[in-house]
Amino acid sequence: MTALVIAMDGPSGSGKSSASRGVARALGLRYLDTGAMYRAITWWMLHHGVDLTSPAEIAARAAEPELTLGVTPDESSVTVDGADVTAAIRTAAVTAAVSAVSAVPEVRARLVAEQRALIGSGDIVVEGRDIGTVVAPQAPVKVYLTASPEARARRRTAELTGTTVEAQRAAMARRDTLDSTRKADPLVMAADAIELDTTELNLEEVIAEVLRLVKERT
Ligand SMILES: Nc1ncnc2c1ncn2[C@@H]1O[C@H](COP(=O)(O)OP(=O)(O)O)[C@@H](O)[C@H]1O
Ligand SMILES: Nc1ccn([C@H]2C[C@H](O)[C@@H](COP(=O)(O)OP(=O)(O)O)O2)c(=O)n1
Repeated sequence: MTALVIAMDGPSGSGKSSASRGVARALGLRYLDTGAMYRAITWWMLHHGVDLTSPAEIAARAAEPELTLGVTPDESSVTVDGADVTAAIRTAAVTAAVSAVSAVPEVRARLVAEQRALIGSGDIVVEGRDIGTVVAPQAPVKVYLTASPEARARRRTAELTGTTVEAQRAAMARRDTLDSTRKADPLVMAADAIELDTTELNLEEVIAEVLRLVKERT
Protein backbone atom coordinates (compact mmCIF):
# COMPACT_ATOMS: atom_id res chain seq x y z
CA MET A 1 0.00 0.00 0.00
CA THR A 2 1.27 3.49 -0.75
CA ALA A 3 1.61 5.95 2.15
CA LEU A 4 -1.87 6.73 3.36
CA VAL A 5 -3.42 9.35 5.66
CA ILE A 6 -6.97 8.81 6.90
CA ALA A 7 -8.42 11.97 8.50
CA MET A 8 -11.18 11.37 11.06
CA ASP A 9 -12.85 14.53 12.38
CA GLY A 10 -16.00 15.25 14.34
CA PRO A 11 -17.36 16.31 17.71
CA SER A 12 -16.93 14.55 21.05
CA GLY A 13 -18.66 11.17 21.35
CA SER A 14 -19.18 10.75 17.60
CA GLY A 15 -16.91 7.67 17.78
CA LYS A 16 -13.61 9.02 16.41
CA SER A 17 -11.21 7.27 18.80
CA SER A 18 -12.86 3.85 18.68
CA ALA A 19 -13.39 3.89 14.92
CA SER A 20 -9.90 5.25 14.22
CA ARG A 21 -8.26 2.57 16.36
CA GLY A 22 -10.33 -0.13 14.68
CA VAL A 23 -9.46 1.09 11.19
CA ALA A 24 -5.76 1.38 12.07
CA ARG A 25 -5.74 -2.17 13.47
CA ALA A 26 -7.55 -3.57 10.44
CA LEU A 27 -5.11 -1.95 7.99
CA GLY A 28 -1.91 -2.19 10.06
CA LEU A 29 -1.58 1.61 10.19
CA ARG A 30 -0.32 3.93 12.92
CA TYR A 31 -2.83 5.99 14.93
CA LEU A 32 -2.58 9.59 16.16
CA ASP A 33 -5.01 11.07 18.72
CA THR A 34 -4.54 14.83 18.33
CA GLY A 35 -7.15 15.54 21.03
CA ALA A 36 -4.78 13.85 23.51
CA MET A 37 -2.14 16.48 22.60
CA TYR A 38 -4.51 19.39 23.35
CA ARG A 39 -5.55 17.63 26.54
CA ALA A 40 -1.89 17.11 27.59
CA ILE A 41 -1.04 20.81 27.11
CA THR A 42 -4.20 21.70 29.08
CA TRP A 43 -3.19 19.34 31.91
CA TRP A 44 0.22 21.05 32.06
CA MET A 45 -1.34 24.55 32.14
CA LEU A 46 -3.66 23.52 35.01
CA HIS A 47 -0.76 21.82 36.83
CA HIS A 48 1.34 25.00 36.57
CA GLY A 49 -1.47 27.34 37.65
CA VAL A 50 -1.63 29.21 34.35
CA ASP A 51 -4.59 31.62 34.22
CA LEU A 52 -6.77 29.98 31.57
CA THR A 53 -8.94 33.08 31.25
CA SER A 54 -5.90 34.82 29.69
CA PRO A 55 -5.11 33.77 26.10
CA ALA A 56 -1.92 35.87 26.34
CA GLU A 57 -0.69 33.88 29.34
CA ILE A 58 -1.55 30.57 27.65
CA ALA A 59 0.29 31.72 24.50
CA ALA A 60 3.36 32.78 26.51
CA ARG A 61 3.70 29.29 28.04
CA ALA A 62 2.63 27.25 25.00
CA ALA A 63 6.15 26.13 24.01
CA GLU A 64 7.18 24.92 27.49
CA PRO A 65 5.60 21.48 27.97
CA GLU A 66 7.42 18.58 26.35
CA LEU A 67 5.05 15.95 24.94
CA THR A 68 5.60 12.38 23.87
CA LEU A 69 2.86 10.29 22.32
CA GLY A 70 2.41 6.64 21.47
CA VAL A 71 1.25 6.38 17.86
CA THR A 72 0.00 2.80 17.64
CA PRO A 73 -3.67 1.82 18.07
CA ASP A 74 -2.90 -0.44 21.02
CA GLU A 75 -0.48 1.80 22.91
CA SER A 76 -1.53 5.42 22.96
CA SER A 77 0.16 6.64 26.16
CA VAL A 78 0.94 10.32 26.64
CA THR A 79 3.70 11.92 28.71
CA VAL A 80 4.26 15.56 29.60
CA ASP A 81 7.73 16.52 30.83
CA GLY A 82 8.30 12.81 31.42
CA ALA A 83 5.18 12.23 33.56
CA ASP A 84 2.65 9.67 32.33
CA VAL A 85 -0.63 11.62 32.03
CA THR A 86 -2.58 9.05 29.99
CA ALA A 87 -5.34 8.86 32.64
CA ALA A 88 -5.01 12.41 34.02
CA ILE A 89 -5.85 14.04 30.68
CA ARG A 90 -9.33 12.42 30.72
CA THR A 91 -10.50 14.04 33.98
CA ALA A 92 -13.51 16.39 34.03
CA ALA A 93 -11.22 19.32 34.96
CA VAL A 94 -9.14 18.89 31.79
CA THR A 95 -12.24 18.29 29.64
CA ALA A 96 -13.80 21.52 30.92
CA ALA A 97 -10.65 23.58 30.22
CA VAL A 98 -9.40 22.10 26.94
CA SER A 99 -11.50 24.23 24.58
CA ALA A 100 -10.09 27.48 26.02
CA VAL A 101 -6.51 26.25 25.63
CA SER A 102 -7.03 24.83 22.15
CA ALA A 103 -8.51 28.13 20.90
CA VAL A 104 -5.14 29.90 21.36
CA PRO A 105 -3.35 30.24 17.98
CA GLU A 106 0.15 29.73 19.50
CA VAL A 107 -0.96 26.40 20.99
CA ARG A 108 -2.41 25.30 17.66
CA ALA A 109 0.63 26.38 15.61
CA ARG A 110 2.90 24.36 17.86
CA LEU A 111 0.73 21.24 17.89
CA VAL A 112 -0.14 21.31 14.19
CA ALA A 113 3.60 21.37 13.39
CA GLU A 114 4.20 18.42 15.74
CA GLN A 115 1.24 16.54 14.26
CA ARG A 116 2.57 17.01 10.73
CA ALA A 117 5.98 15.74 11.86
CA LEU A 118 4.37 12.65 13.43
CA ILE A 119 2.29 12.02 10.31
CA GLY A 120 5.48 12.15 8.27
CA SER A 121 5.04 10.26 5.05
CA GLY A 122 1.78 8.69 6.20
CA ASP A 123 0.37 5.20 6.80
CA ILE A 124 -1.60 6.59 9.69
CA VAL A 125 -5.14 7.26 10.92
CA VAL A 126 -5.36 10.74 12.47
CA GLU A 127 -8.32 11.90 14.54
CA GLY A 128 -9.29 15.37 15.75
CA ARG A 129 -11.24 18.46 14.78
CA ASP A 130 -9.16 20.03 11.98
CA ILE A 131 -7.30 17.12 10.39
CA GLY A 132 -9.05 17.23 7.02
CA THR A 133 -9.11 21.05 6.91
CA VAL A 134 -5.76 22.15 8.38
CA VAL A 135 -3.36 19.42 9.53
CA ALA A 136 -3.55 17.11 6.49
CA PRO A 137 -5.73 18.74 3.81
CA GLN A 138 -4.06 16.45 1.25
CA ALA A 139 -5.38 13.28 2.97
CA PRO A 140 -6.98 11.01 0.35
CA VAL A 141 -9.63 9.80 2.81
CA LYS A 142 -11.50 12.26 5.03
CA VAL A 143 -14.37 11.19 7.24
CA TYR A 144 -16.52 13.52 9.33
CA LEU A 145 -18.28 11.52 12.06
CA THR A 146 -21.47 12.81 13.62
CA ALA A 147 -24.16 11.40 15.90
CA SER A 148 -27.21 12.87 17.61
CA PRO A 149 -26.51 14.89 20.78
CA GLU A 150 -28.50 12.26 22.71
CA ALA A 151 -26.42 9.33 21.39
CA ARG A 152 -23.14 11.17 21.97
CA ALA A 153 -24.11 12.05 25.56
CA ARG A 154 -25.29 8.49 26.27
CA ARG A 155 -22.02 7.01 24.99
CA ARG A 156 -19.85 9.39 27.03
CA THR A 157 -21.93 8.88 30.19
CA ALA A 158 -21.51 5.11 29.94
CA GLU A 159 -17.72 5.55 30.13
CA LEU A 160 -17.74 7.80 33.22
CA THR A 161 -18.91 7.57 36.82
CA GLY A 162 -20.78 10.22 38.80
CA THR A 163 -22.39 12.00 35.89
CA THR A 164 -25.71 12.00 34.03
CA VAL A 165 -26.72 12.03 30.36
CA GLU A 166 -28.16 15.52 30.87
CA ALA A 167 -24.92 16.87 32.39
CA GLN A 168 -22.88 15.33 29.57
CA ARG A 169 -25.22 16.67 26.93
CA ALA A 170 -24.83 20.21 28.36
CA ALA A 171 -21.02 19.89 28.66
CA MET A 172 -20.75 18.61 25.08
CA ALA A 173 -22.99 21.37 23.71
CA ARG A 174 -20.80 23.97 25.42
CA ARG A 175 -17.61 22.40 24.00
CA ASP A 176 -19.18 22.05 20.50
CA THR A 177 -19.95 25.78 20.50
CA LEU A 178 -16.47 26.78 21.69
CA ASP A 179 -14.71 24.41 19.26
CA SER A 180 -16.78 25.37 16.22
CA THR A 181 -16.88 29.13 16.76
CA ARG A 182 -13.20 29.80 17.63
CA LYS A 183 -11.23 31.85 15.09
CA ALA A 184 -8.26 29.48 14.81
CA ASP A 185 -8.95 26.23 12.91
CA PRO A 186 -12.56 25.73 14.06
CA LEU A 187 -14.35 22.39 14.01
CA VAL A 188 -15.90 22.34 10.54
CA MET A 189 -16.38 19.60 7.99
CA ALA A 190 -13.91 19.72 5.07
CA ALA A 191 -15.62 20.35 1.73
CA ASP A 192 -14.30 17.02 0.42
CA ALA A 193 -15.03 14.93 3.54
CA ILE A 194 -17.64 12.17 3.70
CA GLU A 195 -20.12 12.68 6.53
CA LEU A 196 -20.96 9.53 8.44
CA ASP A 197 -23.82 9.69 10.94
CA THR A 198 -23.12 6.95 13.51
CA THR A 199 -26.31 7.39 15.59
CA GLU A 200 -27.88 4.16 14.35
CA LEU A 201 -24.64 2.27 13.59
CA ASN A 202 -22.65 0.04 15.89
CA LEU A 203 -18.87 0.33 16.02
CA GLU A 204 -18.28 -2.61 13.66
CA GLU A 205 -20.57 -0.99 11.08
CA VAL A 206 -18.74 2.33 11.34
CA ILE A 207 -15.35 0.66 10.89
CA ALA A 208 -16.64 -1.35 7.92
CA GLU A 209 -17.96 1.80 6.25
CA VAL A 210 -14.63 3.62 6.69
CA LEU A 211 -12.74 0.60 5.33
CA ARG A 212 -15.07 0.62 2.32
CA LEU A 213 -14.31 4.33 1.73
CA VAL A 214 -10.58 3.68 2.01
CA LYS A 215 -10.82 0.95 -0.62
CA GLU A 216 -12.87 3.17 -2.91
CA ARG A 217 -10.57 6.19 -2.63
CA THR A 218 -7.10 4.64 -2.69
N1 LIG B 1 -21.08 3.46 16.72
C1 LIG B 1 -21.08 3.38 18.05
N2 LIG B 1 -22.14 2.86 18.69
C2 LIG B 1 -22.16 2.79 20.03
N3 LIG B 1 -21.17 3.20 20.84
C3 LIG B 1 -20.09 3.73 20.27
C4 LIG B 1 -19.98 3.85 18.84
N4 LIG B 1 -18.79 4.41 18.56
C5 LIG B 1 -18.19 4.65 19.74
N5 LIG B 1 -18.95 4.22 20.77
C6 LIG B 1 -18.64 4.33 22.21
O1 LIG B 1 -18.88 5.68 22.56
C7 LIG B 1 -17.86 6.16 23.43
C8 LIG B 1 -17.20 7.39 22.82
O2 LIG B 1 -16.52 7.00 21.63
P1 LIG B 1 -15.13 7.64 21.20
O3 LIG B 1 -14.60 6.78 20.12
O4 LIG B 1 -14.26 7.89 22.39
O5 LIG B 1 -15.64 9.04 20.59
P2 LIG B 1 -14.82 10.38 20.28
O6 LIG B 1 -13.40 10.00 20.08
O7 LIG B 1 -15.46 10.93 19.03
O8 LIG B 1 -15.04 11.28 21.46
C9 LIG B 1 -16.91 5.00 23.66
O9 LIG B 1 -17.25 4.39 24.87
C10 LIG B 1 -17.18 4.05 22.51
O10 LIG B 1 -16.97 2.72 22.85
N1 LIG C 1 -7.41 18.45 16.23
C1 LIG C 1 -7.97 18.84 17.41
C2 LIG C 1 -8.27 17.89 18.40
C3 LIG C 1 -8.83 18.34 19.58
N2 LIG C 1 -9.04 19.67 19.77
C4 LIG C 1 -9.54 20.21 21.03
C5 LIG C 1 -11.03 20.46 21.04
C6 LIG C 1 -11.61 19.33 21.87
O1 LIG C 1 -12.74 19.76 22.61
C7 LIG C 1 -10.46 18.95 22.78
C8 LIG C 1 -10.39 17.50 23.21
O2 LIG C 1 -10.41 16.67 22.07
P1 LIG C 1 -10.74 15.10 22.21
O3 LIG C 1 -10.74 14.55 20.83
O4 LIG C 1 -9.86 14.47 23.21
O5 LIG C 1 -12.19 15.15 22.81
P2 LIG C 1 -13.23 13.98 22.96
O6 LIG C 1 -12.49 12.73 23.32
O7 LIG C 1 -13.87 13.87 21.61
O8 LIG C 1 -14.14 14.44 24.00
O9 LIG C 1 -9.26 19.28 22.06
C9 LIG C 1 -8.75 20.57 18.77
O10 LIG C 1 -8.98 21.76 18.94
N3 LIG C 1 -8.21 20.14 17.60
